[in-house]
Amino acid sequence: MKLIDMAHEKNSLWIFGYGSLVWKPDFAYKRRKVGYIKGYKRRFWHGDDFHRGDKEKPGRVATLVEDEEACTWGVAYEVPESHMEESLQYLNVREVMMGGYITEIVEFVPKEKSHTPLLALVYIATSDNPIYLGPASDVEIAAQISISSGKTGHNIEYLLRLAEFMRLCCPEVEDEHLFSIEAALLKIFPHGEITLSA
Ligand SMILES: N[C@@H](CCC(=O)N[C@@H](CS)C(=O)NCC(=O)O)C(=O)O
Repeated sequence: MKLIDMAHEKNSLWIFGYGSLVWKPDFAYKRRKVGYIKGYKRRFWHGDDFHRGDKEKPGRVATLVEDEEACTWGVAYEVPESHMEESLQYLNVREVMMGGYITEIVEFVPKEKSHTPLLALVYIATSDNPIYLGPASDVEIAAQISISSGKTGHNIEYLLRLAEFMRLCCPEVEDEHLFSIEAALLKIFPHGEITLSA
């Protein structure tokens, strides 16, 4: 049975976010859970020529890369039946049409041990995507982020908001890829010129 059919049966759909969706879902949901998915690592290997970059200077945003040993922390949002169509339409424009992501179904494991794992929809950009950028060093990724901005803001904000989420909601998790890019970015602005507004 397709996830969407299951969602209609259960009157709700879960959507897992691991990039901008953890701090800017911008769709209706009735509750959220912090947790993780297994078998994927988060990497700043996807290009973005709309939200956080443009055609001349594409930004770098998060995607997931399969890795049996890894897990990625983020937020699962429960969308009620009444808002399912509207939320999926919104995400289709934001993630698929403008962002180049495709959808997959994953098992989400809530951080709360008493909560049971659940199936969720996730948006992933794969390497066959035209604006996929692939691996680069932390310094190269930070340098690209430092000079990119797009329709919804600067690429620096995208990275710092995600790092802020991980520190606030998953303090026990060491995301070396994310924090090493952040450290490289902060070295570009050694006098604290970049800070997140409240
Ligand atoms: N699909 C990932 C990444 C989502 C993401 O960052 N998508 C970009 C599109 S390239 C976006 O929506 N950006 C909005 C923004 O940066 O404000 C997630 O679940 O968070």
